[in-house]
Parts: sequence; C-alpha cells; structure tokens
Amino acid sequence: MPEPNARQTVYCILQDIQRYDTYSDVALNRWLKKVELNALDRGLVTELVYGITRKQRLLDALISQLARKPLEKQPRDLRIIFSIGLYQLRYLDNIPGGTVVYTSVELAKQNGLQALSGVVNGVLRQYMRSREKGDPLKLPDSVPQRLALSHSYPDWIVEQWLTQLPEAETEQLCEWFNRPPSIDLRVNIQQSSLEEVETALSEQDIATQRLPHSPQGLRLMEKVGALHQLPGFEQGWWTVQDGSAQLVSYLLDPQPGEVIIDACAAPGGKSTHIAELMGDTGRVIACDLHRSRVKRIIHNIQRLQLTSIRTRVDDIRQIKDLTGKGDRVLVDAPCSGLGTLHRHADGRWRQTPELVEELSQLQQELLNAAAAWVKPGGILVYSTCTLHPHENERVATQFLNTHPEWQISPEIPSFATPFLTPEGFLKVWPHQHQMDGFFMVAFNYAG
Ligand SMILES: C[S@@+](CC[C@H](N)C(=O)[O-])C[C@H]1O[C@@H](n2cnc3c(N)ncnc32)[C@H](O)[C@@H]1O
Repeated sequence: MPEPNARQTVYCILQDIQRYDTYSDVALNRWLKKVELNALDRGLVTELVYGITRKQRLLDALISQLARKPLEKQPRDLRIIFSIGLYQLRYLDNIPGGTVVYTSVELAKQNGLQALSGVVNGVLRQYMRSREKGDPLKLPDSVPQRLALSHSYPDWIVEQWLTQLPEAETEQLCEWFNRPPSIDLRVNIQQSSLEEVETALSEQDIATQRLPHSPQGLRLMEKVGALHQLPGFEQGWWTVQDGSAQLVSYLLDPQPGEVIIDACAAPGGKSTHIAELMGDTGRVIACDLHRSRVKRIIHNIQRLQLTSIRTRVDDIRQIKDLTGKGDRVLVDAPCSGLGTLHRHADGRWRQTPELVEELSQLQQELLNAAAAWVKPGGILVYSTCTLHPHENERVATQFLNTHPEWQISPEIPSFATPFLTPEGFLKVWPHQHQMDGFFMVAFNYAG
C-alpha cells in the first residue's frame, strides 16, 4: 500500500465500503486505528468518508455527466478517485482546486490507475471550468427526483416525505439530514444535576445549552473529542441520548415503585432513564433479543450505578411469564432509522421500501406481544426513530383497530403539545424541532 496520508486513507476506506459492503463508521474506525495521522488529517478523513458516502448519488451523477464513459463502464476504483476529488471541489472551500487536482492525480498514479491519471485531471478541471458558469449538476424537472438528486437521497425516501410535508419543508428536511449531528446528554439525576454537569463542562471550555423539552437534557454546542473523556462520564453523571429519545420516558411517565417492562431495551438508553425517573426504586425489566446487545445494557447500568434494572435475553414474542405484570410497558421498536439519517452516513442507501414493510410487520408483532404484559389500567408506549408512516401511524392504528380495549391516552403531557398530530400521536420532525426524528404514542388499557 502507498504511504498512508489523509486521501490515501480515504481511498482505502471507500474501497472497503465498495468491495465488502462494510458500514462506513466501521471501516472508518478500523482505518483510523491502523494509520498514524494528525488531528487535522483525521478530521479531513472523517469529513471525506461520511460526506462522500452521503453524497454518492450526486457525485455519481456528476461523474456520469463529466466523464466520457458511463459510470458502469469505468473501473470501480476510478469512481472512488473522482468522488474524492469532486467532493473536495464542491464542498470544501478551504482546499484550493489545484491541490485537489494534484492529489487526485497522485492517488490514481499510486493505486495502479497510472494510465487513467490524465482522465482524472481532465474531469476535475472540466468541473472547475463549468462551475464558473453555474452549477455543473444537471437536475431533472420532476420535484421528487430533483430534490433527491440535489440533496443525494434515493427517490423513494423523498417521495415518502413529500406525502407528509410540503415541498419547501421536504427540502429543509433533506438539508437537515446532511448536516453533522449534534450531541445531547441526559443528566443522571441519581448521581448529579444539570448545574453540576454544566459547571464541569464549562470548566473545560465546553459550552452547553439546556434542551427546551427535556428537563435532564443538555446539548453540546461545539465539537468535542472522545466523549468518554469528558468530565462526569466515569462517575455516571450523564448518558449520551438525543433530546427526542429523552421524551419517550417522559411520555411513559414511570412512577416510583412501579414495575416497568422495556421490551426492546438495548443498549439501555431508555431503561436507564426510566430507572432514574423512578429514583431507582421499583423494578425495570429490560428485555432484548441479542445477548451481545444486552451486555451493553449491563455496562451502562453499572456506569450509571443503577440497581433497579434486571435484564433478560429473549425474543419478546416468545415470553409468556410477564402477562399482566407491568404497570407500564415500553416498545421502542427496531426500525428503519429514517429519523436519524444524519447519524448514519450510509443509512439512506441501506434501507429499502421492502425492508420497511418487513419492519412494519415485526413492529406489529412486537407491539401485540408486549401489550399482554400491561396490568389493567396500565400504560403502553410505542416509539420509533423513523419517520415512515408504515412503521408509525399504520402500526399504531392497526393496533387500535385490533385491540378495542385500548385507546390513545387522553392525558397529553404539557411537553408534548408541540409534537402532537391531529390523530393524537407525537411526531418529532428534525427540521422543525432540531432533534432526531421520532414517533411515539401512549395507549391506555381500559380493560
Ligand atoms: C431501537 S432499538 C432499542 C433502543 C433502546 N430502547 C434504547 O433506548 O437504548 C430496538 C431493539 O430491539 C431489539 N429487538 C429486535 N427484535 C426483538 C425481539 N423479537 N425481541 C426483543 N428485542 C428485539 C433489537 O435487538 C434492538 O436492540
């Protein structure tokens, strides 16, 4: 392998992603551990890998428009070099065009594409020339395709959003998910307080802002390095959890001494929040299908020094002994993650309408199974971090249609008003509320 520098590292990472379908974060972390780069170069590698992964559709369209041969007739590794060059020219204003062309041509020479280095030079220079007359990217007329291409999403995702939002808002949402994600903390009120965490962070010059809807929430206002090195992490003063995910436990509203069952609990973000809200009294039963993921719950419980949570590895559809045992039950279901696309650079390319339908079926089964665990008079909360109605509104409506003894809880907590839909569900839209996309609903058992 040629000498590792930032762009060569990006090339190797994108090759791994392309050849072995590796997740972008997995490939990035593996390579960043392997090569020695300074902080500036690590930042550039991260920006290029995530940025190119997100913008691959747009970059492919540019390559097809600028190169003589269609994309599928070019060597696969050439696409990587074009992408690295074009992404820098289009999005990284601080890197001079000449540097981008030179380093891209060098990449071609060093990676067995010597014969094509002239093509790399030609395509990148052509992009720079045509940009002087306007955007070289040609866009289709149809609204969904235009939005999908110009913000680099698959058509079906944008088409889906357009069924729920006006065009201008859909565009805002597309832009929102292309921005770097913010990081929110949830303060563990058993071990610390908002004020204590704010002070400890500000002593290290880390600015925070309180979250308007989450009483335990703080947003980090600038980029920080390794989160586990921040003050209070080892002592269990806080957990990383987005503001919208924090709302779920408030909707569940657990009371001290109650029995709460968290049906899909790993890695324990909501189970631990529930235990904190109950003052670590009563019992939280945290179930999950995967043993490896349950280990992560246990790890989090230990760090947060909570004693009221018991874990259980099981497919919740097979569990019989919890029937009628829960005062409140949470189903934070596995989902397509379409509300957290800003956190997963390849999320938009990995999901498909078919997978959404499979998930919708599974979600229905999980909700039906967990409903049997609620005591008469109890509460059942269903939540997801997706914005697809087939995983949200449709699952909830189908549940109500097939379970006449359940209704949407008529008591709407005051924090919930901004998110309330006409049907009585709560939906957090990122471009409106500046948080991850989330769906949640509380049901009352009247039986
Ligand atoms: C969205 S995640 C839960 C996140 C968690 N509530 C939190 O806040 O940290 C969904 C979880 O459902 C689990 N799961 C999927 N199918 C399941 C099943 N049949 N039974 C139990 N858990 C399941 C997955 O392993 C995954 O950990």
